[in-house]
Amino acid sequence: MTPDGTPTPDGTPEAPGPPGSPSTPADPDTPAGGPAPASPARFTGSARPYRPGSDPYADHRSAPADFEAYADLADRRLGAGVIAANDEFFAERESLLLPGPAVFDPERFGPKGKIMDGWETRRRRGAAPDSPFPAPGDHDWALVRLGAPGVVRGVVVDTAHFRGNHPSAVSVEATAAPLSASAADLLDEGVPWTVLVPRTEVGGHAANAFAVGVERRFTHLRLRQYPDGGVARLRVHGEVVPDPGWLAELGTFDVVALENGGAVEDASDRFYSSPWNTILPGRSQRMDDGWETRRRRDRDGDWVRYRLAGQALVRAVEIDTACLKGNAAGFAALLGRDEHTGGDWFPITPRVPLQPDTAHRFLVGGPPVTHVRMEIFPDGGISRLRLHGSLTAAGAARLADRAERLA
Ligand SMILES: NC(=O)NC(NC(N)=O)C(=O)[O-]
Repeated sequence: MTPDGTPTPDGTPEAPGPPGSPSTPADPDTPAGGPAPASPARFTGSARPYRPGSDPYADHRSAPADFEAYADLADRRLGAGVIAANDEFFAERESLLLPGPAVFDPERFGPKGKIMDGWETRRRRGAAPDSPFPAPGDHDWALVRLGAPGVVRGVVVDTAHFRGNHPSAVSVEATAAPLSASAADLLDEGVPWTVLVPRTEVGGHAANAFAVGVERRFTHLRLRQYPDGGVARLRVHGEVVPDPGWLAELGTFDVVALENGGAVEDASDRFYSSPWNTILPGRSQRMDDGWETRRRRDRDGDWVRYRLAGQALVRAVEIDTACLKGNAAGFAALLGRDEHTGGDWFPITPRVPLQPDTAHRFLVGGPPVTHVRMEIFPDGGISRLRLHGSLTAAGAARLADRAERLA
């Protein structure tokens, strides 16, 4: 049985020990220090073979984890990439970071075998007829560059559709390097790697979630799978910790942009798409690349509350409804608040009408803010919010302190 009481599909017994505990004492076997976060549900065992004609996701095992409220630092749209892997015989490493769930087409075979949506290595073998099995430490690895440096709060290793060919265990380590580091740089013996997820048994066809309690800023991850197999998707949730020196040189920048340390704290509605999309880089290219709420049938409105990169003076605002045509928000207003003065919300822009598929620019003034609330009426979509401004001296100092503490 799994911790939530559901049976493992093939009856494989659960790994011994409490949820989230390392199941195999092997290298890397020691998580770095830090407060122990709540362990999400664990899945082990291989999942049943795919039943022809059935919905391939019908028996996919997953459970929501608290840390999924943080942005995905391994989002391709933020600039993340899988820069190397030791083997990708059956399926290429890049698929690990594709958006959306992995797809499975039971009829698709290629010259190398079953076409799988994920990263899949060949089967490992022992060295000789009398030792045909992989050695205990044998594994495959992939190196991932995060889209922005940050503190990792949790990792999801989703083995969707890998049934019988999933790894028996995984581990995740992290390091801090220049974002432009090459694979060779990262593979150097001298690179210090910190264990985020110790080698832990995982299930096939399951979103294996691991909370991480390491209070450090990282730029790259190493995912290992033991001894071999396939992983469909890797998600790395966490908080962006920008380079304070870089932001100081920029002077004026988008103080709500995810890459600069802005964040979504809460939103009224996430029905069609995530409010985090509004602070991603670049202009939105598709409707689902923005934030879209369901149709309201009451007399209220929708909203997103943002935490800025730091205390800042906002001077130029852009509210973009790109790719939202029949469903753009009708009107929008921005309010601000400074948590350091404990003040109430005050208007940054009045409620203004919006056009579909259009960028709207406003010059604004007012006192420093740490938080902004975007209100839309009555419902609909906003693709991007840009808040161009500059950190106050106190905001810049706090940011520099934080980066130093997390180094
Ligand atoms: N049926 C399979 O998926 N077999 C093999 N994998 C692929 N992709 O063909 C394997 O080794 O697991």
